[in-house]
Amino acid sequence: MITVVLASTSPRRQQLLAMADLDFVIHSAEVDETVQAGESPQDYIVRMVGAKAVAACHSLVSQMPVKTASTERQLFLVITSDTIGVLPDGRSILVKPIDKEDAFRMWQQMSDTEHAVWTAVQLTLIDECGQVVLTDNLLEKTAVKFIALNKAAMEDYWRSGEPADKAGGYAIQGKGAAWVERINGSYSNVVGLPLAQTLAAIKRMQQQAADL
Ligand SMILES: Cc1cn([C@H]2C[C@H](O)[C@@H](COP(=O)(O)OP(=O)(O)OP(=O)(O)O)O2)c(=O)[nH]c1=O
Repeated sequence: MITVVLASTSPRRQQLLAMADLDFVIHSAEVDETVQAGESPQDYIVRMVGAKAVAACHSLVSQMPVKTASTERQLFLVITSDTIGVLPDGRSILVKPIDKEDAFRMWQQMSDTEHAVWTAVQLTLIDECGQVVLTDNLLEKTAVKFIALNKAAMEDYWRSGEPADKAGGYAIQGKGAAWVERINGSYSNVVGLPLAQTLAAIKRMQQQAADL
């Protein structure tokens, strides 16, 4: 038996996965999300989904009931994800704003230009002892073009409270949609989980696990 575990505190990821006809449980774990000096955006999010997976798997196994000889084999397919914005220089990473000044600084750089939203997803299949059986990684990019922003619009948006816990300080699924002129790529990837690609990867891993 395989239990799908979404290891995320993000309500957006939970809503996206809930839209698919899939049973899953939520079991998240916190990690240090500091970007290391000289780290590329892609290396950073791949490292993050790996760290989130290690933390979530460890916490999951530590809460498991003691296994008896008669217990059937249990597998857990743990999904971790990390989303960032990247400015046109390809190097500058946009995470969640730490305060209003930080959000305004990001938005000024995003105004009337195209940034990229990158999401990394890791699928980690573990057994009830925490042994890793299989892993798979996805890396998805969506280009997002913003309209020209003025100070009044930024003030209004900051006051709405929406930007605070979003990478790049906006939500395409919320009021932030008014700033998005167009996108090129997966919409759900911007919201935090490239849904079609993630569901395909889950199906692949379930088939591989059945063949083990
Ligand atoms: C760009 C963008 C980001 N976001 C959100 C998705 C993510 O929740 C958040 C990026 O932060 P993440 O660090 O990727 O995720 P998280 O801390 O919210 O959740 P967890 O680590 O527990 O999985 O930004 C939107 O909701 N809409 C958007 O348009």
